[in-house]
Amino acid sequence: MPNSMWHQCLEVLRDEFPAQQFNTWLRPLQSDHREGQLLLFAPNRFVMDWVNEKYLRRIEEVLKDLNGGQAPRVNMKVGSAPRDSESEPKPAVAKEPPAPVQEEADSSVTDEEKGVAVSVGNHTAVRPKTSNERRSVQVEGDIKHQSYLNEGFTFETFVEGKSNQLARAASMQVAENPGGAYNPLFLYGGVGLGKTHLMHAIGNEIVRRNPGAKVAYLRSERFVADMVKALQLNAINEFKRYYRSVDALLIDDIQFFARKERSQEEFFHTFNALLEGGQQVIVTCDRFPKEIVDMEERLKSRFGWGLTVMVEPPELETRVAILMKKADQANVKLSSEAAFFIAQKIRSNVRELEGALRLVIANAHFTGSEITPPFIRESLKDLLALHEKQVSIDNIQRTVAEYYKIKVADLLSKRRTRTVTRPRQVAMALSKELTNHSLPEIGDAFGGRDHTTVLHACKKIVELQETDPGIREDYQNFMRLLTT
Ligand SMILES: Nc1ncnc2c1ncn2[C@@H]1O[C@H](COP(=O)(O)OP(=O)(O)OP(=O)(O)O)[C@@H](O)[C@H]1O
Repeated sequence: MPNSMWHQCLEVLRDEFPAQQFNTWLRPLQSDHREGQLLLFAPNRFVMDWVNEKYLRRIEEVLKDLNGGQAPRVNMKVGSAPRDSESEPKPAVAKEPPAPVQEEADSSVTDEEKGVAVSVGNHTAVRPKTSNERRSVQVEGDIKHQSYLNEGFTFETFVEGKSNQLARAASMQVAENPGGAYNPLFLYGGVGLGKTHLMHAIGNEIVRRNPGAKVAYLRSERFVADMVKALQLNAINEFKRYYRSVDALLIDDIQFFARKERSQEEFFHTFNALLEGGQQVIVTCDRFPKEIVDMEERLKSRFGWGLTVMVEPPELETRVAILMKKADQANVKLSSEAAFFIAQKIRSNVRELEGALRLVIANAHFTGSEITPPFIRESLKDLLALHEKQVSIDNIQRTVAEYYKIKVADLLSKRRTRTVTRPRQVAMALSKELTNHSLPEIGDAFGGRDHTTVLHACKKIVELQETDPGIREDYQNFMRLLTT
């Protein structure tokens, strides 16, 4: 059984499982086939245990089918496939053998500079500082100033739902065991879905468990700005030393590193030094590592060394739970009817949901009114009007997925089961009817499909509306949901 069979097996599994599951658990596996045995390599123990428990039986069945009915021997191991394995094409989140980066990373730090002792948490100096030390304090002081965690973003204030369960579980594991098996932790997903919240929750939990821990949180633009400043001040070694001295480095919205070659280079070395030192790295991004444009391949590949988890848009029940929690935190009584009403109207992301709630609460305080659905409708009039005018493909996908109780990722995936293809066609037809996007743009937004597929979907849905009352009703419901 050649290794290529593993890639055929992956293709089958890709169609069977939602993209999030496939990307998180199956895609990172590497294969090596020797002496009638297929060895699968997982990047870490978490992935290995999970695959063993949830997917191995299915993997064996698919391989048996592909192998003419003969059951192969499959074993799993943590690590990477040997260099000489025929494992082609390379998986998206392959684990490369560690490069000798430590030496390279530290080569520019001279002995004299290594000897400069500046504690970030405690700036007391007992003798006049040298110019080097003054620079250190300035650079590190600036960095520390930017690194505070938001104390309100904790696990307690984070509402768990189907859409974020895995991300929350992985974050909790990392908080309990920083620098352990899931390093780096890469959280990705659309805007305003709670990635930053989870990242701070990990940082806060690390500090709660170990008050002496040094946790640095910053947005990636800040890392770039600090680095530029350090270069201008001729203090790049202090910059390096600071970032390599933390117990956990939390970098938010890594996609802004795109095209910043020098920052990517610097971050790459920092990243390696931290991983080798057993310090935790957590990164958030708006997309899967492989899909980040203008980012060095070696950096993208390294992001996949630990654990990559997606945060999905919350479904209706979670949106209601979030609203109830936020109202509770603001000491405001919100009926479940009112929460439900807002959650049905605002589907885009949690940030918008929070904004809408704030507006309703402020209006209620101001007018002394009770928060009822008619009052909410009036309070959110402008916001809802704006939403109604801006029907986006994104919005259509969320609405359709929610309606048919499938995931947005399913609509974008290659799965061809009936439960997914029909909703996908409906969503494509609605995108054509309600937005100004072209057929190729719509195809792109549905997992990179060809424009002819979109055209076919539009025709099919027109046809079905004539012959299938169920589809006609669904379609009318969508038109109402999306435009009123
Ligand atoms: N599950 C949740 N429970 C409670 N609050 C949440 C949840 N998800 C998101 N939020 C809240 O929504 C707001 C936006 O979340 P956050 O800033 O973490 O999003 P993000 O995914 O990092 O977005 P961006 O990519 O734009 O940075 C925050 O105020 C956060 O507290």
